[in-house]
Amino acid sequence: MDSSITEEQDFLDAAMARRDTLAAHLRDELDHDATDRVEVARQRMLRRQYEALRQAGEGLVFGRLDAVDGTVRHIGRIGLFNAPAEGSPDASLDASRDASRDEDEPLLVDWRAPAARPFYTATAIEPQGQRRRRHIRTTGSIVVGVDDEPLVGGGSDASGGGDGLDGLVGEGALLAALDERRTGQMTTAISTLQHEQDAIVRADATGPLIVQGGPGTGKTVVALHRVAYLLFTYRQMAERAVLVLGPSARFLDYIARVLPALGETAVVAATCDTLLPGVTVGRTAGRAVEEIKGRAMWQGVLERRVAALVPAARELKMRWDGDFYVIPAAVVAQALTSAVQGRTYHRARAVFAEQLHQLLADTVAEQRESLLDEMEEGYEDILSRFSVEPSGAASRSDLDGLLSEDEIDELRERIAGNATIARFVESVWPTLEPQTLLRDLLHDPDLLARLAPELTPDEITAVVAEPESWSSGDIPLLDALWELLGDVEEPRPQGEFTADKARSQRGWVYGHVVVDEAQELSEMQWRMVLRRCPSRSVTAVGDIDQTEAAHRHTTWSQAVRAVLGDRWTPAELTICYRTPREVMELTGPVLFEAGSRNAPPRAVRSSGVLPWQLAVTTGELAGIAAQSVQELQQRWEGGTVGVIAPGSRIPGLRAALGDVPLLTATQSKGLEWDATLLIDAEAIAAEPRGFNALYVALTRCTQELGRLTITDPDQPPG
Ligand SMILES: Nc1ncnc2c1ncn2[C@@H]1O[C@H](COP(=O)(O)OP(=O)(O)OP(=O)(O)O)[C@@H](O)[C@H]1O
Repeated sequence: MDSSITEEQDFLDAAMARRDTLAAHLRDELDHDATDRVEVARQRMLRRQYEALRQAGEGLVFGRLDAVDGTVRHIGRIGLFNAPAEGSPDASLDASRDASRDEDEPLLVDWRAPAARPFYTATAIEPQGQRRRRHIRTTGSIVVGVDDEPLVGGGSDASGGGDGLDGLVGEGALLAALDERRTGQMTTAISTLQHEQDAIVRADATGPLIVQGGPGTGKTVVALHRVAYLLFTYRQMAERAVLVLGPSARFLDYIARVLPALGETAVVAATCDTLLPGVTVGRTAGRAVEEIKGRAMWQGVLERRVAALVPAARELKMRWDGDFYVIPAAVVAQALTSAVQGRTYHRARAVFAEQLHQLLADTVAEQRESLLDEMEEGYEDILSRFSVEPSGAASRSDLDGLLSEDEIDELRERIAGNATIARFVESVWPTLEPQTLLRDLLHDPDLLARLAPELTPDEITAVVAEPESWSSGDIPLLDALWELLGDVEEPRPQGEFTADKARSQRGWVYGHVVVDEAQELSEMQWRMVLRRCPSRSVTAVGDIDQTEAAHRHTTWSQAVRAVLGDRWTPAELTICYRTPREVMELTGPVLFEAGSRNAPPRAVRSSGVLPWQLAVTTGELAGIAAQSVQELQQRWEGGTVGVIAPGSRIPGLRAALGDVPLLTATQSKGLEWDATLLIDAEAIAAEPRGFNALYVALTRCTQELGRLTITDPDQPPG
């Protein structure tokens, strides 16, 4: 056996043994019941570490850096120390974060640690003090191969990529990974992340970062590895969790295993449609209405709507203990003004209610005082008629009718707890339900015309004509209303883990938000994203040329101007890892037709299989599609085949294709298969933004693309 394989096998055995010892130790610790909050917090941390160890079985060690000064560092999925510091198991993990400590060199450096960085970025031109990079290929606990790249002394494949692509890192390992059969689930790429990807993974997270990249350039890979990097580097982020927004439930399912495999659990995955607990999207609206509802101007419309619902100042007559008390309009006006100051509708209402309780208590006390004054005057009058001096014993205070401050406080509390008073406050300033409020607004043409002068009469008619159930475009409007109204009561997060709490609470503020396929977001959806991360620690990845959504943005500046202005940082990915060169060659004209003046990304590899095309009649389509899929499945045995077709043809194909994924171009966003069968590309291109959709459809395969064109497109689909 190759001596370097033997050497790495020995190392892997030692790392596995260390991992097992630590995992056993942590399991023992976790068996103890936590008795106080400190212990609960510690147990939570240990559980996280245990999970990370448990998940790190596959690919525990994948790389090695040999420095010019003779230092050898192994790079792995997690960091491990040689021995627990002072018997503390938790000091053994994450140790790689300060791997530069001389006295305690880690056994294994976590891929996210600064010490691991040259593994992703060192080149023969900039070796960063490294002599050699080694990729270690493993299957389970067995080392099956190593790929060495000398970084000094020439001969490196790190500086000269395959087929004219410069700057590839670990080309052999990369190409092997890219050529693997697809399973329908995305996997991690920690051992083969490329230089431009690594730069984005580790970029500063203090403001919005928008990553443009063509199909297959690893945007999703980068976004997910960035989450793992940020959670590792900024531990406090885990306390607030990270939100990952994807385009569809199918996509979230496709990426579901990546973050757990990287040991990260403080993550909530959602689509814009599922962000509001308890609200579901029940239908698909037309493009025109979706475009209207996505416009940033709705924020102002909703703000005006809510502001108009704050009651006007008027005199209030309240009944307490059988008597009526009057709060003058001017006093009510003052209370309203101070309540509203920068508060949400319901918060302002709560403050106003408190003020009203106090005002009533004070008025009751005052009236009582003036009653006593009157009684006292009457009493003095009687005494004077009898020529008797009022004695100290008969003074007003001795009548004991005045309320002390404590008694006024107690009275206020009784008023605050009184159901009749609560009903009175509700009649003056009602609590509101966002869903009812939005429905009423969207179905009232006069109100819309008044509050949304930006809309044309035709646009108002289109909005009003929509059914009552919610579509995607309604969710950000509801979210905005929810924010403006605020909660009636303080929400209580549900669940033990941060991610569960975050998921259950609409107003949860995340430590970071990642948006995939961000080009699809409307301006109102962007607002919904930023509401969840006011610090604007956001990473958005997308391809403006794949945009299919109803909005009309064709550049990132246009897409985010209304919500981010120019306060965002652009980044770019330029190399296509998924789609082979033979297929990418078809995409240039499609991209041009889509209105883009960008070139498609450069494919990193060729599959050696030319795309093919077959012309069929509508009558033949289902049968030939089924046969083609079967052939592709045989050719790419152990892998996956997907079929993309226009929506109108899907019902007719479903029965013939059985369990094979059969999707529209939009539904296929972000997904990939070894082979794709693309049906009726012309019909896809004929839809609004159809060439963008076709661009998506063409770029889903990692190996082979087959196309069925229809010779009699006027025939109704079978
Ligand atoms: N550095 C890498 N190492 C190994 N595989 C990679 C790497 N970068 C990307 N890939 C693979 O390339 C394919 C495309 O990656 P990904 O889905 O992240 O691209 P994308 O830019 O999001 O594509 P699209 O916009 O078309 O959905 C995936 O199979 C992914 O695993």
